[in-house]
Amino acid sequence: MDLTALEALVRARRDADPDQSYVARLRARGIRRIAQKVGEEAVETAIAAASGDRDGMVGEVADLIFHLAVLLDAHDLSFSQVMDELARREGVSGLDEKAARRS
Ligand SMILES: N=c1c2ncn([C@@H]3O[C@H](COP(=O)(O)OP(=O)(O)OP(=O)(O)O)[C@@H](O)[C@H]3O)c2ncn1[C@@H]1O[C@H](COP(=O)(O)O)[C@@H](O)[C@H]1O
Repeated sequence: MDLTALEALVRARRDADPDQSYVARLRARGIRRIAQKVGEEAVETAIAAASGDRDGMVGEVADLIFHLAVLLDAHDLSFSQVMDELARREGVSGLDEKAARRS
């Protein structure tokens, strides 16, 4: 599974019956609920990382990426836009970028 396939999967399920589909149910509950789930999965990822739970991290990061896909889809955004933003940043040190923000 790559990010493009994940996006297609989410798009295919978003208008399904909420009784039959987690994606459709989450979508029906609205942006705030989707955003809350992203926050929860991010915290669960951080907890797994902080406790050195490498296997747990794989599952939590999967949950996080899945919920990010639902969140992006709900805003008509795509992972390719995120990747374009990362490409734009390529070659600029994070430390230099941070310093430029201060000046
Ligand atoms: N990759 C996923 C995926 N990852 C996580 N989840 C669901 O995300 C939910 C949230 O996980 P939590 O640990 O927070 O569980 P929870 O406390 O029961 O959740 P809430 O009650 O708080 O919503 C669980 O129900 C997981 O099953 C996923 N649900 C679906 N997919 C993919 O989406 C496809 C379509 O799914 P449906 O829309 O359900 O058909 C599936 O075939 C999968 O490929």
